[in-house]
Amino acid sequence: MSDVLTTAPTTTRVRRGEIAEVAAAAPAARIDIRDLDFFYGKHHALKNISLALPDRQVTAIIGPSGCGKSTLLRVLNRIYDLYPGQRATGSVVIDGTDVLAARTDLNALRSKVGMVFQKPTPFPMSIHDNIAFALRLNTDLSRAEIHERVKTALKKAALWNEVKDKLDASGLSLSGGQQQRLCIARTIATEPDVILFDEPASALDPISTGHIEETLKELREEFTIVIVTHNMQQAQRISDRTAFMYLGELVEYAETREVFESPQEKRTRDYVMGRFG
Ligand SMILES: Nc1ncnc2c1ncn2[C@@H]1O[C@H](COP(=O)(O)OP(=O)(O)OP(=O)(O)O)[C@@H](O)[C@H]1O
Repeated sequence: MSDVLTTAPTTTRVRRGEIAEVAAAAPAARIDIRDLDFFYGKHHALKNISLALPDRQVTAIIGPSGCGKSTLLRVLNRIYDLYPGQRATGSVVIDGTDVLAARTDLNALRSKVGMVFQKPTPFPMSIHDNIAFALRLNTDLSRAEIHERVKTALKKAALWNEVKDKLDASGLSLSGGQQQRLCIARTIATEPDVILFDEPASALDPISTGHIEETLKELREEFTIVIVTHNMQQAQRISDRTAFMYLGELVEYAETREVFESPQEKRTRDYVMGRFG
């Protein structure tokens, strides 16, 4: 299955109007979204989205404010389920399981599909415990195993060298960029397959943003990554594929270079050239 995932999606360009047909013909992907509609009460926020997200690649979701980027991300780990009046129809299949099915185990889903938010959200506890906390709660790992897991997660999040001598210091004592990498480490430590990033660098300075982007490039080797970003340069720097959304619809989805250099749809062209947004 992995060779299908790494080859086929790179040759599939999807434009509005062809979405269902192309998606139906496309081979299986790590995340297969079909005919997805989403409602906040009566507000129809996502309209008939079909999208196949490949394994171990970074997919960027771009589009003007309010087009539904964060909503799409929130469907993938069903976090919207926490809020009354929000509902999704269609299917979102990850490794053979339909995320939207009533019987889906939400705890298992959320440990498989991790999420990093726009603002860093460290807990008011030590750097070590920020990561160890969930492991103590949800696993039978020994103290030594937990410490190893903390260390590995901090290394993968490119934070280890900066914090290895102060693991007992408060997570809140770190800079904003370091706090965000701590949150990435916390997500990695639960060993998800997919990591969702909702504008993870928008609250950070350019140097911290650079660190986060480097981290994301490293993580692509191991995880399926979906990132919402307003920053077009960032989407081009870090993503393999880009989905452009507008008013709740998926307008265009292709390799990032194609979306930015030779978009097929006028709205995509206007957006990536900064004519609106
Ligand atoms: N809790 C909510 N209740 C009602 N409508 C909502 C809610 N959250 C979002 N919406 C609406 O759903 C649509 C999509 O919102 P969403 O936050 O997904 O857009 P976005 O593309 O991520 O925007 P931004 O780039 O500004 O973060 C918008 O019209 C928004 O007003």
